[in-house]
Amino acid sequence: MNGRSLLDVLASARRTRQPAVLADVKFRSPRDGALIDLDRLDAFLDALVEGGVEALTMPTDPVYFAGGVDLAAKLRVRTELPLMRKEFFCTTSQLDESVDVGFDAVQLSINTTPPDQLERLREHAERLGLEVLLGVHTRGQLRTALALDPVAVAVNNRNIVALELDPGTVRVTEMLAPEVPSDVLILSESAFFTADDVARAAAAGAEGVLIGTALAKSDDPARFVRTLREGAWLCPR
Ligand SMILES: O=C(O)c1ccccc1NCC(=O)[C@H](O)[C@H](O)COP(=O)(O)O
Repeated sequence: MNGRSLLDVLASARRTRQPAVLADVKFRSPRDGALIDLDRLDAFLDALVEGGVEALTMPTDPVYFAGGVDLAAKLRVRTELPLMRKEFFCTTSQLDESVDVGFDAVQLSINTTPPDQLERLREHAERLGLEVLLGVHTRGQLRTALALDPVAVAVNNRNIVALELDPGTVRVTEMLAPEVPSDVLILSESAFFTADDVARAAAAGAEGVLIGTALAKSDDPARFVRTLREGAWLCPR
C-alpha cells in the first residue's frame, strides 16, 4: 500500500465541507485541440501542486486526447498525488498496465465500458488494489451504476460518447446529485470555468470537482486553483 487514495480525498472533503479540486492533465481535447505542450508539463504539474490540487487524472487515449501511459509515468514520478486513469477500458490487461504505471484509481464509464465486461473489469481492478469510480452522464447510467453499489460515482457534465464536443454544464451534476444516496461519494467532472461553477457543484453535494481545459488554458494555474476554491461550500446530501 502506498497510502495514496482518491477516495480518501473525496471522503475528507465531505468531512471538511470544502470540495476537493482535482486536475485532469489532458494534452489535447477533441473540442479545443492542443492543450498542454510536453515542454511545459513539469512546470504545469508544479503549479498544480503549488495551487493545492488534491489529485490528478489523465485520459491516456492517444487518438483523441494525445495521452499515453508513457506520459502518465511522467506524472507519477513528478508528484505523489493520487492519480486516476481515464480510458476506454475494455480489457483486464489495460488494468494490469494501470497498476504497472502507478495509477491509484480508474474510471469505468458506464457508457463506454462494454456492458458485459463492466462487473468483470471492476472486480479485476479492485483485486489489483485500484480504486474504481463509475462514470455516468445520464439518469439511466446513474441507475446502472448505483445497482453496482459503488463507493463513488463520477458525474461527467459532458458526454464522453460525443467525445466531449458538447459544451457541458454543471446542471448535469445538479440534476443527478439528488438521486445519489448519501453514502456514495460524487466527483463532478468537466466544463468548470469559474468559482461559481465549483460552488454550484459543491452546493449540489459533489465532494470533488475535476477540471482540465480551463486549467490547461490558464496563464497562472496555481492562482486559478486557489480562486476556484473561494466561496465553495459542500452541502450535505
Ligand atoms: O470520462 C471518461 O470516461 C474518459 C475516457 C477516456 C478519455 C477521456 C475521458 N474523459 C475526459 C474527461 O473526463 C475530461 O477530460 C475531464 O472531465 C476534464 O474536462 P474539462 O475540464 O471540460 O476539460
